[in-house]
Amino acid sequence: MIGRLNHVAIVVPDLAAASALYSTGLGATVSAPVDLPEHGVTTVFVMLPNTKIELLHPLGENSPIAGFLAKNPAGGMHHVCYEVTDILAARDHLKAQGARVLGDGEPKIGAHGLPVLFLHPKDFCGTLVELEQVAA
Ligand SMILES: CC[C@@H](C(=O)O)C(=O)SCCNC(=O)CCNC(=O)[C@H](O)C(C)(C)COP(=O)(O)OP(=O)(O)OC[C@H]1O[C@@H](n2cnc3c(N)ncnc32)[C@H](O)[C@@H]1OP(=O)(O)O
Ligand SMILES: [Co+2]
Repeated sequence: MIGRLNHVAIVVPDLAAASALYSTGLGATVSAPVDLPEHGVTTVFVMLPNTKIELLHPLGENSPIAGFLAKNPAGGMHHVCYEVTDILAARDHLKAQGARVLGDGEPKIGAHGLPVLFLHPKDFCGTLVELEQVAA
């Protein structure tokens, strides 16, 4: 069911410093920051040959990553995102097996303009999982 690894997300306390670390330090191509108020985050994407790194910083008062940053003030790895070609079929399959889909269970439009869903970390080996629907 899951396809390629779309991105690995890292929550960071300072987006500018993290961007510089990846661009100047590691020599990667790094996007400009983009605010996504519907998700409560600001994102920067680091482009790698085989996947992406999503640098995340909380945005607004009810950010879903605020608690994570409070527990991990230096930042840390937050989620992995796998591609699926039918997100509703994937959701229903996972729910039928007892996995908890976060939020209201309906996909939101994610950072790439495509539908995304999140699965509870306690149901996936302690790792928060994002699914992103891509073209078949
Ligand atoms: C940019 C858009 C989009 C994209 O297109 O890429 C994004 O990536 S948006 C990214 C931000 N959005 C989300 O993360 C949405 C889904 N997340 C959530 O709903 C919450 O973050 C959460 C997963 C329910 C956690 O909520 P929180 O309030 O921080 O913690 P809890 O106390 O409820 O946590 C329960 C339990 O789970 C552990 N935990 C929390 N976060 C993680 C994590 N990222 N990885 C692994 N484990 C995590 C937490 O430590 C608690 O464990 P115990 O202490 O053992 O109970
Ligand atoms: Co993500």
